[in-house]
Amino acid sequence: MKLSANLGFLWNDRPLPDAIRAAAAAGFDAVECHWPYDVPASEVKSALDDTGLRMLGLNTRRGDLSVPENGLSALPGRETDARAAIDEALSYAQAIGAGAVHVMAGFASGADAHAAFVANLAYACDQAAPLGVTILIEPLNRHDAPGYFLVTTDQAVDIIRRVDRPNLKLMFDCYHVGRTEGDVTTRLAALLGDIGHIQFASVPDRGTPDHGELNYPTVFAAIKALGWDVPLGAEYKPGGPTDPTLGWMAEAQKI
Ligand SMILES: O=C(O)[C@@H](O)C(=O)CO
Ligand SMILES: [Mg+2]
Repeated sequence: MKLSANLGFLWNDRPLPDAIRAAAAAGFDAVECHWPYDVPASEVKSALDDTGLRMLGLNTRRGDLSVPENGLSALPGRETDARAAIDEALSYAQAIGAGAVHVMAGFASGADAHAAFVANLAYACDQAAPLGVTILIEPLNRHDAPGYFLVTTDQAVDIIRRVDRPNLKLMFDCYHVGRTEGDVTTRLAALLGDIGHIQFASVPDRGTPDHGELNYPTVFAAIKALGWDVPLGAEYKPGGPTDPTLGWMAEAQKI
């Protein structure tokens, strides 16, 4: 399998351009990140150009972390802020050639939140389409993000149907699905047409993929058998320096 280093967690002890270079040196095929906004896009672009890696995706800003907020797009009454965050993410994505923006929903519930999320996602998709950018939504597990609006893949697919835009896709994070829903390989196969990106980490501790409840060599082989060839996002917490945690890569790359 091809692999993408999620620099929100891997090498997050160094500036993003240095993390991109570290990912290239370690043999990753691509990178992805969470919130790159403190780093000028030109510096990220230089590192991507130097290494030949593509930034697959980035997230919209979460909002006010002191509240805390975890995204704005499902917050009724916050449409102006949500759309500013979407515009900012799309502009940054365009500047660095990133292919996707994960629009974060936020802590919310109920019909008004659903309506706000659908409307803001339609806006995001319509702004992103001329740029060739995919919009992603990602269910987060209720243990790590209690109160987050988007929890299950069924909920995500329902929203994707309602928004009804070809560039809206599901970010299938095997870690979150493993913690909330289980049945990971069956769900991957069933949802394949709606999936825009796949991420992984051990369940339940979000560490390296060579331990835990999910057998990742089996999961990766199942993903390969589905014909998926986009780099898979390694989004695990290394718990210290990243390089010593990469022992799982060689086997994954052989699949
Ligand atoms: O799984 C995650 O936490 C990330 O993919 C993300 O984008 C939200 O923080
Ligand atoms: Mg994820």
